[in-house]
Amino acid sequence: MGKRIVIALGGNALGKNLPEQMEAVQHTARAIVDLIEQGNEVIVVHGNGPQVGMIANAMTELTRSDPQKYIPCPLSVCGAMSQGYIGYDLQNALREEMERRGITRGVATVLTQVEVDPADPAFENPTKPIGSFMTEGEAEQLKRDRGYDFVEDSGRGYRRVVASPKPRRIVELDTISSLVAADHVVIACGGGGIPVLPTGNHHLKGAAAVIDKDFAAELLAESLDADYLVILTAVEKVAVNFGKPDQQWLDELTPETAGKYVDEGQFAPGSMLPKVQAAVKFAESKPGRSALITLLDRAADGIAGKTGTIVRA
Ligand SMILES: Nc1ncnc2c1ncn2[C@@H]1O[C@H](COP(=O)(O)OP(=O)(O)O)[C@@H](O)[C@H]1O
Ligand SMILES: NC(=O)OP(=O)(O)O
Repeated sequence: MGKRIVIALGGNALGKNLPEQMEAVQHTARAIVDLIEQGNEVIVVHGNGPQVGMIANAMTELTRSDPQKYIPCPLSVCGAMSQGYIGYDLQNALREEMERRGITRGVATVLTQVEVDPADPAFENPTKPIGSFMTEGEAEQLKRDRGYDFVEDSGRGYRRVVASPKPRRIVELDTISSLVAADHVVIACGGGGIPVLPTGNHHLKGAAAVIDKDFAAELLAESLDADYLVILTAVEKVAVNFGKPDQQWLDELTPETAGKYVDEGQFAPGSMLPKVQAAVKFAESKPGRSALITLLDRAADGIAGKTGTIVRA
């Protein structure tokens, strides 16, 4: 029987520029439509780390080129722009792939806002890597020039880090729910959602942050009563001692073993840690729910229990 699956798609799997993204989404669409063809209901949440960093950088360069003419663009608006252009490519790739296979389903991107807590301690401690990977020297230069914070990202280079508060409420949840109930393929909470703060008078104020899409996908999966949370990234399995000679790939994780590894610092903050934490939260949220962390190409095999790291209580 088909399952309701929320897929969290890594921003790093979407390519580093527009042509790369165009190609990547075609590949992504084939893997997602395979799951739809097998009778599953699929809701897609995508990342935006590289993309929102690129947009923020471009907007900052514009302002620096002529501060009288171009006023600074808030990070929340950069997030909204990233949802728009990634959704545009993904939506088209999914529509084309479904049409090719004779599947008559609507596909829609919902521009999604996600409420965060203004008192979230994450605002004081930036952990979310965005933008491109740099050398240590380039990062130091930008830190001096612009005051950005940087972190070394899982052995891949240095990246700017921004605040990443936890998602509390998906503002457009009813709209997403209605589209899913009407059998449409929905792309929502892109980039973790546009972070917004309640103001108490109906207005939602954009926050200078990037929400982790794994946590947003988890919240969406719980809210839509999904069976499965599938986190697709650049590794086939979660590892302990990642990148070390005694690295060991894990087929399965329980909340208890995951907790032990988290305490040992096995999972990098801003990359593997949120995935494991989101997977555990979903697996613990209701009996029968499980989460999978694997490579995009292995999604169908992972759901069939053949690969990936499965997280279940
Ligand atoms: N313990 C670990 N096991 C597997 N991968 C890890 C681990 N710790 C860090 N990583 C890194 O985390 C990356 C996934 O995070 P990231 O690239 O930020 O995700 P996303 O796909 O959401 O963009 C992997 O490609 C790997 O380089
Ligand atoms: N917003 C977000 O989590 O993006 P990545 O998946 O690119 O890290």
